[in-house]
Parts: sequence; structure tokens; C-alpha cells
Amino acid sequence: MTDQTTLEQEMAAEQRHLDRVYARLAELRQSAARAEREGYRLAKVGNFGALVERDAMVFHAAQRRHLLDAEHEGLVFGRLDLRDRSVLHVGRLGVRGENAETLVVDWRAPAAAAFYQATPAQPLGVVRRRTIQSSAERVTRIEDDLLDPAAAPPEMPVVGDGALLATLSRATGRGMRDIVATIQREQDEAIRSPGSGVTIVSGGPGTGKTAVALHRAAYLLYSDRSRYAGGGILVVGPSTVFVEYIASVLPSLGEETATLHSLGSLFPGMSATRTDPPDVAAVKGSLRMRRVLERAARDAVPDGPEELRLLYRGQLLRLSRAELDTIRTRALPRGARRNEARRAGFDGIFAALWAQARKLGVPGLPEQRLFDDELVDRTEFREFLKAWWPRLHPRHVLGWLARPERLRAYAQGILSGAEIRVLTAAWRTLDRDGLTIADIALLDELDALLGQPMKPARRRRDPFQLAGGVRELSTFADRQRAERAAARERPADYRDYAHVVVDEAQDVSPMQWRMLGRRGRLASWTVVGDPAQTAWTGDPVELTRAREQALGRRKRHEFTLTTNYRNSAEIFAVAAAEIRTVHPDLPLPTAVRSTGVHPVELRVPATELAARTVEAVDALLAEVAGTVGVITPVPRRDEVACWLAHLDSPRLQVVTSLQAKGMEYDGVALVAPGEIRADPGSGVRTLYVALSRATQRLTTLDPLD
Ligand SMILES: Nc1ncnc2c1ncn2[C@@H]1O[C@H](COP(=O)(O)OP(=O)(O)OP(=O)(O)O)[C@@H](O)[C@H]1O
Repeated sequence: MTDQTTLEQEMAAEQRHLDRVYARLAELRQSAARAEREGYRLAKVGNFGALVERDAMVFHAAQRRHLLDAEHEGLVFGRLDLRDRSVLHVGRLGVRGENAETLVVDWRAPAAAAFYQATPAQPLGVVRRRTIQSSAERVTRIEDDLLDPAAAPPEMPVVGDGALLATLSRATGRGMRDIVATIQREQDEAIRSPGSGVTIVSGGPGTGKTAVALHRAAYLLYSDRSRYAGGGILVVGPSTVFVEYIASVLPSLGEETATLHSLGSLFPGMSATRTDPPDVAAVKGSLRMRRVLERAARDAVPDGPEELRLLYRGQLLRLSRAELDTIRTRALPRGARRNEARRAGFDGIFAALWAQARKLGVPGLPEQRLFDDELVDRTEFREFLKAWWPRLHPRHVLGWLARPERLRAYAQGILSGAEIRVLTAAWRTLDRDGLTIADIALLDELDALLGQPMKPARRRRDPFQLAGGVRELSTFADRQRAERAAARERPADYRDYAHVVVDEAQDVSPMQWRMLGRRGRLASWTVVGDPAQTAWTGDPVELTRAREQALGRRKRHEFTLTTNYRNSAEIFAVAAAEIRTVHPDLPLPTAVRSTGVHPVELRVPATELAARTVEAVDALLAEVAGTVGVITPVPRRDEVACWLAHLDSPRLQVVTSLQAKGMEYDGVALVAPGEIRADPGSGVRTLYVALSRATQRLTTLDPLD
């Protein structure tokens, strides 16, 4: 029998199993549809119990159908032949036959763990591990590993030569893809780490930290659905570009369960995508900013009333600026929140005016309660109160910091003169350019200091409202179901997550750790990152302190990943040489894949940079089947995007060196790497990130002066 025949026979055998699974899946879909119909029939019975049952049936049937659809493609991807001659197929979800026999084991189930953990040294009862690729219900490829040759029956064939490498050579799409079929042992250990405490995953570029973090979220959901689906999982990444890239990795996480945010979108109602230069980010991210913000949150409103003058029964009552300040300060003892202490401030004003009126011997002065009522009836008095102690939104107060004289006063003795100058310059254009990502953590801190402004009660969304304003006529069970769906919609500033995943954690500043900590008080955590890729140039001690505070005393489980699956060995060699210039002894991952194609390093006259970049990007688009990323120094992004605008390819993306964090492209054109390196604080580390984004081709273009 030739090898080709063996391969064909083995593929045919897998196809038969796949056919059986998909046939069963079709039955399950039908039975889900039947359950929905049955649910509606129950409704006709009309009693309370039947309606509730109907509700549950319809809800679960719909959920099941959604899951079956979401995981349809590539449903079965693995097979284990065990020592006891039994066979297990592993897939994206568990499927049982009509006699309850197991057709597919869910990849997250304990029985599937051996698929990822077995090695020739420790076969864990597995004789042969097979990876199955399929497309549109057809088996397209199979790859075997013989893990326990001594236990293999003589007729057991072994085909293919490496599922992992085959997978890694596929073209990169706009979104990250899942790795369920080829998760490696060290990754699997991190994915299946205990649900409680803090799981910390570190490793160099391309070692699968993001992939592991997301698969871990899916694993947790499987292992304790009610806890994680109930509380929700928050996934935080550095930028919007990155969050879009990872959004579709695991459909099974579902929108109701996992909330994805960039650090710039965590504060409700605000969304920032601008980055600050490292020196500005270091000041804005420092814990010392908390003290600066505390002062601001207690200060008088800029352009507020200078004094209060009130004619009362022919007498002038007057509170000077100094008296108003004293009342405000008294109403705000340490730790009080300004928006919540508003009442106390107003009481202070009433008391001071009453005392003054008494002292002046105002004729016919009523008791204080009536005196207060008289004042409240006066429009100009109410206007004064609102102007003197308005409800403050954090964005107002951040605006005060953009006034140089105020910033100097608040930062006096906390920040150095140079730091104040850096901030002043950065915020000079706040109104024109809008917030940066680092500003969002300051807003969140201010929000904690100010407390909630009393908002007018928001109308609850009516779950029965149909388009066009027609209110649905519904039965009791419909209402219950709709109510439940509305309850699962988390409010915009939800903070009780059951699990928080922090990706690219090396770039989270101390103030950002505080912002995350406020959302994970009840959570277990997965924190993934690589210190060598950090752009943080501030105080490392502060950073550790803030991070430890956010994570609390929870038990730590640490994992290190050591293989780079992204870059070809030739590309990673260039990135490695760069980081070695500042960290000569840093342990680096090993890149497993060699393409024989070396990166192209071009030095071009500055005047030709635009033309040569266009040429290089054109060439990359022709050479790779997947995406091409153009990475630029931050100030050059828009200029470079203009050069390339005419190319108009959905495979092309232009990003700054900071937005490139966590991203991956098949081809990368890196414009002006020297300018990225030139930043004295984090230049080399940022360049290391940029150089390690490509899977197949890398071209660098350095302009010569
Ligand atoms: N076991 C695996 N099988 C197949 N592909 C994998 C595996 N592990 C990682 N990859 C692929 O390697 C690439 C890099 O993974 P990922 O982005 O998770 O790495 P990372 O450690 O977060 O990288 P970085 O720190 O550079 O952002 C992705 O394309 C991912 O799909």
C-alpha cells in the first residue's frame, strides 16, 4: 500500500466520522427548533407553570442553536487513539449521539486535556494524536504524532508531518484566529490554570500570550459557566486597533459574557485613541497624579462666583470669597466626594447666612427652617448655589488642569518643574485634539474622587418595544425572557466582573492599574505581558506597587511561554539583535519556523522615502496572501497613510509603533525605524515590538539625511 493510499483511506475514515457528527448536528438543530415550537404549544395551556417552562425551553433552545451555528466550521479538529484502543474525537464543543455515546469531546473538558498535554516523554495513555483540518464539512488535511510507538498496533498508520507548522504557514487575516487545534503543552498549562487568584503569563513576542489569555477565558466559561457568564469577563487591550483584531477569536465567549475594551474606552461615554509621547505618558500615569487630582477635585470652580451678596428684609447679607472657600473646605473633609457633599456645602451656606442675619439683628427673622425656605424660593440664590457648587463631571475638572496656573498650583511640591512643563504643553491642545488614552485613567480617578453626579433618573429600556414605536403584545413568558435578556445587558460602568483579562500588561501605567483594580474587586485575573516590550518610562517601583494593589492578595499562578509561533526565525533574529543592545542577557523565545527569506533593510534618501515606501508596500501585497502592516513613528502616521491612500486594499493597515502592540501581519513595512529607536526612554523596546510583528516578510526603510 502506498503512502498516498494510506493517507486517502485515513482521510476517508475521518470524513465518515465528520459526516456522522454533522448529521447529528443537523438533528440537534432540528430538535432545538422543535423545542421552540413545543414551547409555544405549552403557552396555549395557559397556566403559570407551563408559561415558565415555555420560557425556559425557548430560551435554551435558541441559545443552543446559536452555539451550534457559531462553532459549525472546523467543528472536529482532533483525534486521540488511546492505549486501551478507544478513540476520542476532540472539537469546539461536545456532541453526543442519539444513544448518548460521545461523538466529540469539548476541547475544554478534562478528557481532552491529553490532546494538548501528551508528549512522547509523557504520552498520558495516548498512542497517536491526530490533528484534523476541515473546511465546509470536508476533511482537508490530517497530521499525526506517534507518541507511544511501543504501544502502537502494527497496522496503525501515521501520516503528515506537523500540524503546528502547517497551521503557522497559513495567511493572516484581519482578525486573529483561534488556536484550539494546535495549543501547545506549555500554553495548555496556562489555559487550564485554576480559576481563582491571578494567572500571570509572560513570554517574548509571538509566544501566544494573547491567544492563551482568550482561550483561558473560554476555558473558564466552560468550567464554571454560571460564575463567569453571570459576573462577566472583562478583556482589556492596549488600543482600539488591537481590540478589533482580537474581537472575533472565540465566538463561544459570546457578546453577553465577554466585554472587550481598550484602555482608552474603559470610562463610560468616552473613547480615546490618541497616544502620548513616553515622557508625557510617564507623568500622566504616575501615582503622584492622584494627589494632583485630589487638589483639583477640592478646588473652587474656575470663573465661579467671587462672593455672595443678598438683600434680605432690607439688610445686605454677604459672604466673601474667603468665607465661601472656608465653607467649601469644611463641607469636604478628607475622603468626602465632591458631588456627594453638595448638600453639605449648601447647608454651610444657609448656616452662615442665618448666623449673619442674626448677628445683624434683621427685624422679624424667622426660625432657620423658614429662613432657608425663603432663600430657596429666590431664583438668584438658587443660581448662585448652582454656579458655586455645580455637579461636576470628571471632564470638567480635567479641563481645569489644562489651565497652566491651576496645574502649577495643584502640582506644586508633587511634580517637578520639568514635569509640570511637560503636562502644560501636552494639555495646551486638549480642547482641540481631545483626550489621550492616558487621560482616560485620570478621568476615572476623578470620577472616584468626585462621586456620582446625581443624574436625572434614566428611563429603563422597555424590552417589549418594537421598531416604529409599537409596543409588542406579549405573553407572560415573553416578558420574563425579555426581562432576563435586559438584565444580562451590563450597565456602562459595570464593575463587578467575575474575571478580568489584561493583555499587553507591560504597558499598563500605575494610574491605569488603579482604573482596572476598580473593575476587578470581585474578580479573578489573567494578566499577560512581556516586560521587554514595555513603552513605560516612569518609575518601575511605582508600577509594581500599583499593579500589586490592583491584584490584591490573591494567589499568583505564574507561567512562562518560550516558543515564538509568529515570526519566521529570520525575522525574529533581527528583532532579537535589536533588544539585545539594551538587554544583552534577556532570555528570548525560540522561533520555530524558518522561511529562508531574510528581512530587507533599505536605506533611502529622505526625498525618496514616500516613493520607496509605496514600492515596498506594493511588493509586500504581491508577495503575501494575508495582511500587510505599515508601521510608522507616531508623528508620521498620517503622512504615511496619505502616501498609501491610493492602494486602497482591505489587506493593508497603517499603524503607529504604539498601535502595533499585540498586532500581527504577514508582511510588514517599517518606516523610519531609526526615529523610533531615537526615543531615549523606550525607543529600542518599541522598535523591538515593531520588528516582531511580521509572520513572513519584513522590509525596513530608513531615510538618510
Ligand atoms: N499553539 C499555537 N498554534 C498555532 N498558532 C499559534 C499557537 N500559539 C500561538 N500561535 C499564533 O502565534 C501568533 C502570536 O500569538 P499571540 O499574538 O497570542 O502572541 P503574543 O505572545 O501575545 O505576542 P506579542 O507579545 O508579540 O503581542 C498568533 O498568530 C497565534 O495565532
